[in-house]
Amino acid sequence: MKKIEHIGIAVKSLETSNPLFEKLFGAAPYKEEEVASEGVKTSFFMNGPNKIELLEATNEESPIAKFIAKKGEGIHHIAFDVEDIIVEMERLKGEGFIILNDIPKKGADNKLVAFLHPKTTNGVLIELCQEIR
Ligand SMILES: CC[C@H](C(=O)O)C(=O)SCCNC(=O)CCNC(=O)[C@H](O)C(C)(C)COP(=O)(O)OP(=O)(O)OC[C@H]1O[C@@H](n2cnc3c(N)ncnc32)[C@H](O)[C@@H]1OP(=O)(O)O
Ligand SMILES: [Co+2]
Repeated sequence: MKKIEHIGIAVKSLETSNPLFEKLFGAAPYKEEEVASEGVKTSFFMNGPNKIELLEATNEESPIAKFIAKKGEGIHHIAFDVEDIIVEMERLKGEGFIILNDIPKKGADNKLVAFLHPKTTNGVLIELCQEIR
């Protein structure tokens, strides 16, 4: 894991939050995408080299809906860029981290993704992202 790929922020409504982050970054989202398998729709912003992902739940079962119900809006996860997600998953499993999905899954923004359980990462949900080449 070499660099932060994005920071995920849980929001109740992209319609409300997009304009706020547009003001903050002085730029509109460069992409909006729904990931039905995760029960989310997302907006992506670039702020210099930093990518911010806003996530709104698309159903009540969504991890984002449960997160907001429990903790309110705010930082949801940190995603790291990995060269080879399979190798990294194996390495982290060997180190005792709990990987939430056995095989990488299709994420947003043309990535394969996997998540580490926050109870094994000091309470921070970590996402691994590999560019789909
Ligand atoms: C893939 C599209 C996009 C991308 O970048 O490509 C995304 O990032 S999608 C993001 C949404 N998808 C996910 O988050 C998938 C991984 N998350 C999960 O599998 C669950 O959310 C899980 C397992 C982290 C928690 O689910 P659970 O059903 O167990 O919910 P609980 O409320 O019971 O939580 C258990 C325990 O974990 C704490 N928790 C939950 N979410 C987070 C979080 N984001 N950060 C830190 N801690 C979290 C929660 O507070 C509970 O702790 P406890 O001490 O028991 O209260
Ligand atoms: Co993410």
